[in-house]
Amino acid sequence: MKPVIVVHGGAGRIFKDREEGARSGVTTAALKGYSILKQGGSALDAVEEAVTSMEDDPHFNAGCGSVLNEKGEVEMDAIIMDGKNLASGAVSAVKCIANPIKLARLVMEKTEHMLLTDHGAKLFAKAMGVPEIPGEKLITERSRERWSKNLEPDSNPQEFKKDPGTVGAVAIDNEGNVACATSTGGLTNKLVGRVGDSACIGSGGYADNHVGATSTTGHGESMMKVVLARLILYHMEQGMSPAEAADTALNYMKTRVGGLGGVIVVSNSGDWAARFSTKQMSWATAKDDQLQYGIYTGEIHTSSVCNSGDEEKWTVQQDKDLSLHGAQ
Ligand SMILES: COC(=O)C[C@H](N)C(=O)O
Repeated sequence: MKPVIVVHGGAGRIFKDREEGARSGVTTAALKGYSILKQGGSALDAVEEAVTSMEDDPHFNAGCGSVLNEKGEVEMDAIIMDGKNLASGAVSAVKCIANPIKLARLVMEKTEHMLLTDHGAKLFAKAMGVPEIPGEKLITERSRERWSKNLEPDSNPQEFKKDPGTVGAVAIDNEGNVACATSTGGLTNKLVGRVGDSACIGSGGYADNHVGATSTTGHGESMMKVVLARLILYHMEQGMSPAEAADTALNYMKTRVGGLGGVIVVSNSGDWAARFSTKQMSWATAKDDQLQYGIYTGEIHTSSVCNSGDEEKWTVQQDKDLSLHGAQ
């Protein structure tokens, strides 16, 4: 099986000042994951690496750069899932750690449980030797400014036009295993203790080798109502392509509960899709030694990528830019 990775950096409105950062953040993350896959690494390692890269990037609402809750604090949700055996791990409302996706993976691999929250997640992180960092380290000037301006929570599904920037990744490795990972700071000015879709199996992500994998982004409460990630895989089980399944599920969420969002999908045969009902979603994919990425509907840039020889790192081959715009 040829390896494929697809990543997203959040659906919604991407403000001009974040466009460039979002583009380079998703392409960097996709290439980091792709390097792992090309070296024979697992889909699980690839999605964890891609999401970690975006958690560390202050342009996204995950890890450093997370939005703030009503009290001005960062509380993060994350999930990871292995399509081989349907194992998954998640954390919700976690504070003061750099990479919630790594803690989610530890929940999956080191406990009998699937989701740890708040205080319990903190105790578990400590037991696992995950370093606690000052909450301030996760807060950017931008998130502080948005919090102070925006006293109403971003909670109206119809008004889901803000600039949220949740991150996610899906991949298939050369053994045909699929995986997904999603991580977020949630919604600006959310209530303390609010848990969104990104920690919930079937809503924020799902992976099953029998079908494929998906990671979602958008208005969390709407996505939980329709169990968006699993709904997409259900449509694929019924014979739809990843793009048809994604569009059908997003359209259902819009008409049934008025919610907007975006999704990335990879099927167990390596077909992929990045679709959204919001105005924008930053996404990138690497497959067949080509990198594709975009932000607006119908925008696709294509570049070839090559192995730079430096620790098997995959980078864009500047002299072979195959850039194009076209319908997705
Ligand atoms: C783009 O924004 C998001 O994806 C937010 C996330 N789904 C949540 O509701 O927590």
